Amino acid sequence: MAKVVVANDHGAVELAAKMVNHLKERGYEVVYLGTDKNESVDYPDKAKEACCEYLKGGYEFGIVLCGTGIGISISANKIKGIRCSLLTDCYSAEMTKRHNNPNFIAFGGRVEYKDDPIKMLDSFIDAKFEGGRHQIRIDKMMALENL
Ligand SMILES: O=C(CO)[C@H](O)[C@H](O)[C@H](O)COP(=O)(O)O
Repeated sequence: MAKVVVANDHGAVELAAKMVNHLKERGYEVVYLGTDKNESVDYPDKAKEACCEYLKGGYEFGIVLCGTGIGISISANKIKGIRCSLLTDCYSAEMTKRHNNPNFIAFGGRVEYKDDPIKMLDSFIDAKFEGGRHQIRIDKMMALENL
C-alpha cells in the first residue's frame, strides 16, 4: 500500500483531517503526525518532523499544512532532499507533478482557494511525471542544495 506522511500546525487542523480521510479513502496508508489540536505549534517543527519521517524511506510523498502553507513549505524546502510545492489550484497541482515531481506538497488551512483543496490533491495524485527535460531541470534544481 502506498504511504503518505502528513503534518500541520494549528492553522490547518481541519483541512489536514479532511486530507487524511480522503487519502485513506483512496487506499493510502497515512502516517499522521498532527497536530490535531488548536493550541499553537511552530510550523518549522512540524515540517522537520514530516520531512525526517519521509526521508526514512517508503513514502510516495508528504503533505505539510499551516495557515497559509507558506511558512511550512519554506521550512520543508530548507531540508536536503525535499522538494515541496505550495499548491494554489488544480492546474498548478497537476503541472507540478508533471514537471517538478515534488516529494512534498503544501496547503494553507486559512486560505480561500478557488478550487477545492481535496480536488487539488487528487489532481496532484492523478498526474504523472513526464521525465525527460523536466528531470534534467530537477537535477539542476536539487544541485542548488550544494552551493
Ligand atoms: O501560515 C503560517 C506560516 O506561514 C502558519 O500557519 C503560522 O502559524 C501563521 O503565521 C499564523 O500564526 P498564528 O500564531 O496562528 O498567528
